[in-house]
Amino acid sequence: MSGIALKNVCKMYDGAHYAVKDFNLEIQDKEFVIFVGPSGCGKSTTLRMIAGLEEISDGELWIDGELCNYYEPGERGLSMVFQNYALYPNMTVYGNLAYALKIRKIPKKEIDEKVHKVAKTLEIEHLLDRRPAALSGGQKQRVAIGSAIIRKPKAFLMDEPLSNLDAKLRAQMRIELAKLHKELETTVVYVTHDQTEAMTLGSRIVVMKDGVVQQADTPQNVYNSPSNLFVAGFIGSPSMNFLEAWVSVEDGRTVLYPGGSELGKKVYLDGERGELVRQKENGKKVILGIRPEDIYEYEEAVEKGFAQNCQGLEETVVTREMLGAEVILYYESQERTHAVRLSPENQTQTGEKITLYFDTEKIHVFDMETEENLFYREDVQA
Ligand SMILES: Nc1ncnc2c1ncn2[C@@H]1O[C@H](COP(=O)(O)OP(=O)(O)OP(=O)(O)O)[C@@H](O)[C@H]1O
Repeated sequence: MSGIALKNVCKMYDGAHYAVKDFNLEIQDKEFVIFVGPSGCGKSTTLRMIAGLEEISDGELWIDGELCNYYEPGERGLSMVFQNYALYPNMTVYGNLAYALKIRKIPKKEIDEKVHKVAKTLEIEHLLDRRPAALSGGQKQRVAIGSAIIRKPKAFLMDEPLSNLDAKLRAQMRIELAKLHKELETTVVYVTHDQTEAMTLGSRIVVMKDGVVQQADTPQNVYNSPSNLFVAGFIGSPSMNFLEAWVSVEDGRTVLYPGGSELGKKVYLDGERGELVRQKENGKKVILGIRPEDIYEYEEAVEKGFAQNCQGLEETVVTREMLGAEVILYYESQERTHAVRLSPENQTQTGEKITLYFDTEKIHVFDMETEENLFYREDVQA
């Protein structure tokens, strides 16, 4: 059992500036938890507080049921993998892998068996005699991961371990890390600013902004039911489209007018969602959010049965991105760039007009002041 719990953990620098504020999280045994957020949001600081490399200003850190705030890093039973690999340059790969075991005075034969086993798992057996300088970035990273694995820690802490690799290798290592996590069945706490990495690797992701946790949930729930405007915009690529819209009620139905009623474009919200928006926002301006894959052309909107809930918005395509399996069209609206993800058969070219329909069941509505998602429910299971 290797659970880690953070209770109201804070980090303050210079007695005034909170780098992390009231961080609460219970990490279960064998979970793969990812801290994600923009630069400076406090993810590394939180990880370093867990590792014991940074003092905790306030709050409690529990590892395996023990209060660990004042434990030295070495007493916490955790292994950290850094972005810059942190290998000993004068030792061979074998020496790097064996180092932690040598210090523990483990018999040579046992060390040898363990080094070979880890090297085999990571497919670096043929590199055991080389020094780090003679390795590629990906190989160095494998050695760094290997030297963490060999210690059999209670949990791995990883700070942007793939960020020095090129895109292709990063994608490959991502798959391998996921496999490794399954094989080793250990808890992993992982920091990244890359939302794709977070979505594909994490069993749970913790989205942070300005030192504060915005949402902690499965990748799917964070994607389908973001708690607020920040999370909605941060997770997803291309990101969710946002439009200011006015709320009114007509003939008993809740209507959103993107860009104001003078444009005359209506989007109807029915059922519970319509009721909620009407209760909280009638007569007010809100932010309407819609993901690029939830926007369609007329025929498909008819086929899917929501064409009558939404009037088509005529837009001019400013960029066309053909990605093979899909085509992304970009258009400008309300001084922002918006994206729509369509099938690759779509032939609309840059400069041409296209009329778009929103899947009204997939619309998110955010309060203008609090930026909270009106439809967010913590218990939603996608
Ligand atoms: N030693 C320090 N003294 C003062 N402020 C610090 C110190 N270390 C970090 N900070 C501040 O704390 C905040 C959080 O930093 P942190 O490194 O945790 O962010 P991060 O989310 O990991 O960012 P990045 O992705 O850029 O590494 C930032 O505003 C940073 O400037």
